[in-house]
Amino acid sequence: MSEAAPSKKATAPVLFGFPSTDDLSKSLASFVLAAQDDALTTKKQATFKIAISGGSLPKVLGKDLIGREDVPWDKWEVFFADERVVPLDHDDSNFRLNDEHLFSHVPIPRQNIHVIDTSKLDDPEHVADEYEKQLVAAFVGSSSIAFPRFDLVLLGIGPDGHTCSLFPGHPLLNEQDGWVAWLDDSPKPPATRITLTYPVLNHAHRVAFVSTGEGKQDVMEKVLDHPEEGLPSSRVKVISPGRVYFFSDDAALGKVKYERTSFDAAKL
Ligand SMILES: O=C(O)[C@H](O)[C@@H](O)[C@H](O)[C@H](O)COP(=O)(O)O
Repeated sequence: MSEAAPSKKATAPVLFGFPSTDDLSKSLASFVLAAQDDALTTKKQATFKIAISGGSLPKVLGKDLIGREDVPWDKWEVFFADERVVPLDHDDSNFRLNDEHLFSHVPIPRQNIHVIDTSKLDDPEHVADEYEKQLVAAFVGSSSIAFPRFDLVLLGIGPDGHTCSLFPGHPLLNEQDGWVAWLDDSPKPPATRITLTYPVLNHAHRVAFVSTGEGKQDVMEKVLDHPEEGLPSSRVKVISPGRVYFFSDDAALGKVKYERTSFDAAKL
């Protein structure tokens, strides 16, 4: 795949605020489908490539996407922005969580959902390497690329400001070369995980953070109003013309001064 060289500049994040999680879910579904249309109709790609995290996100995401019959689900190609190194049917699995809230309700072909190789779960480096190979197979065409460009990456924000499995003060925050990294000292259990790296997040066409609830007020204020503090979520700086978006409810934005943009699906 030959890629236009993106400029190194990042554009300011766009903040969408909603009175309730239900309102957020509706607009998030429109946003995801606009990204899908951009990939399939405008860019005429064979698949819409999306990466999804765990946490509270899958439930909010699935709510208004399930039941949509106008979606070409067979053209979705799904990756995990981060995954816990556990069996796929384990309670901690992000695949299992997303399966419960979305995949089991829509006809995405199973082979288009890129799960981790569970044959050597005691070897997270192997799991990360094998996952990176899946990305290479999906993104690398006739010419080499430095980093894959997801059409959309959907992320959550932890109360400590982590995103994906990129935690405050962790050496993985400095990873510049790899596409998929592993860690066995995650402060949020379970300890052993794989994660996309910053260069991969920053090469995406769009990254959207979804963060809801009063418990996120302090971290949202830090991430949006004080990016200079350098929390992991603030360090996602998508290279222009890509962009970072925040989808939050009023409860999470109680202390935030950052300017909101009103959501208009027609202008995405
Ligand atoms: O697998 C994980 O642990 C997640 O991918 C993680 O990065 C999550 O998105 C945040 O911890 C926010 O989680 P909540 O939305 O549940 O607060």
